[in-house]
Amino acid sequence: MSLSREAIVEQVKEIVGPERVVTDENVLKKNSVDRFRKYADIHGVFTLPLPAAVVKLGSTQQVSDVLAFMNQHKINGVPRTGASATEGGLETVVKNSLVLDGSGMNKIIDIDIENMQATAQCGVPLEVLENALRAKGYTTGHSPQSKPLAQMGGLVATRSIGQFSTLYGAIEDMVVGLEAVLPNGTITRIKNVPRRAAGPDIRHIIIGNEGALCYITEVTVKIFKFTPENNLYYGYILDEMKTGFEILREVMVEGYRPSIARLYDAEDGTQHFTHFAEGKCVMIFMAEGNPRMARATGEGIAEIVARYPQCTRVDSKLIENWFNNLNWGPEKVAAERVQILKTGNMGFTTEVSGDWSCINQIYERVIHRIRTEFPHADDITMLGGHSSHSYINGTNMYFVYDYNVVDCKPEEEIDKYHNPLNKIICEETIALGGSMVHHHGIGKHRVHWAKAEHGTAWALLEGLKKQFDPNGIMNTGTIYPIEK
Ligand SMILES: Cc1cc2nc3c(=O)[nH]c(=O)nc-3n(C[C@H](O)[C@H](O)[C@H](O)COP(=O)(O)OP(=O)(O)OC[C@H]3O[C@@H](n4cnc5c(N)ncnc54)[C@H](O)[C@@H]3O)c2cc1C
Repeated sequence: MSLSREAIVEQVKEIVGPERVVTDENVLKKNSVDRFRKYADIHGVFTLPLPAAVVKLGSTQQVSDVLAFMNQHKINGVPRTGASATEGGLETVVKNSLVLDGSGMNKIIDIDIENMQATAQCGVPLEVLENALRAKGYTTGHSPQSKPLAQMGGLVATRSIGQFSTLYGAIEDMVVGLEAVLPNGTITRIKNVPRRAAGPDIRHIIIGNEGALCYITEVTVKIFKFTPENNLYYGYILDEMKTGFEILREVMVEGYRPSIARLYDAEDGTQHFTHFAEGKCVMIFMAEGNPRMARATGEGIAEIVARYPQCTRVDSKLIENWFNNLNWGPEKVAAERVQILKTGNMGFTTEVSGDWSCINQIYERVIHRIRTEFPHADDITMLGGHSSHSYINGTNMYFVYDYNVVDCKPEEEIDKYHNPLNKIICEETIALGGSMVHHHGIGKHRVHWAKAEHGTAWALLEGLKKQFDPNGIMNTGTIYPIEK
């Protein structure tokens, strides 16, 4: 028989100590959602089952003890660190869930300069690790816009990517080794080695699991030299996304590795670069690192763009200034809440990827379908997007949309606006051969297309869930759809 809510709380208090178990209703409400439901949250409306408690975890052993207890009694758990999730991964959709908060596990364990790697517990905010490294002249190379909010466990769990990815790679290229706890309480450690061929790369079972397979407790990432004095900035305006995609492709195919390579369409470009975009698309690059390589990268890019007379260069200073104000900390989140309450105007994003032969079509078809098919298109105040992470074989597209919330209750907003917009983007991207999710994770709202996304490879993902979480206690409804 399943345990009552009261019994769950009492028993978890015995395991970790009462001071680590929070049952305050306001805290539970906040812990039942993430930024996917930010509109309802801002209006104080919480419609999902509230968790039984938030458990403030203090050590790997506590994670193990709590998970073993939950597994024995089939209690659902939602892992959480920085709480900057945007896709519903933190939503507590199962009654009497426990939120497993690892933000208190926040020690930097080691900065190992000789082997160019740093080890941190899951609750270390990326910005804290980054600042500790910069003080010694090094960097993680990882710089998502949420750097001040996101923590190491969540960053690995979501397969996050930073703004300098074209040079340093995404989190999966940075993780050397990990420690994690399996749902039955087993502590597992993947050792730190530069490379090995000892079977499949088991790091990838953990990286990107979104709390649906295991709990990440410790992470070792690569580090790099930090040389901001060598940064070179390039900015251009141009008429068409198609030309921009061609240039991005050429830069990648020629082997250049700028840290930033971005292409904004006219709508998105105008909102970011009002002072010079002139209603056109905007393309920006940053070259960094060793001065010789930075210079060669910058010169190579400038030479490629010069082959396209439709591109006009803008002052580099404009790009540098914009870039230095890009990250989101708690103050921007708070300002956004005030703004949404005041205006009723919401902003959301959906990020996808595709190879070079389909990405422009994905972009055009999505925009066209939203404009012509979405029944509330008149409420949209901005619709556009940008490519911000390029690879030799393709790039991503980050759709951005703002809308006025009209004639609906706060809890109806996602079904009236966000979900139908997501649907068009996911359907169209998958139909054209791309991936419906480039870096935010599947969460609980893109889960409807998870099987279509993976096709016959779904059997592999399904096998992992059966093997590691046979009782289905880990973040139910995330990555894996709830079977009716
Ligand atoms: C303003 C803003 C900008 C953003 N910019 C970027 C960006 O540039 N690039 C990018 O990739 N993302 C970005 N994001 C999304 C978000 O910051 C990332 O997904 C980030 O990796 C989440 O980290 P977190 O610590 O906040 O995790 P959380 O929000 O706490 O959790 C995220 C997911 O991971 C799971 N999880 C958390 N901790 C663990 C753990 N220890 N073990 C197992 N599972 C766990 C959770 O269950 C959840 O499913 C942005 C978000 C915001 C709000």
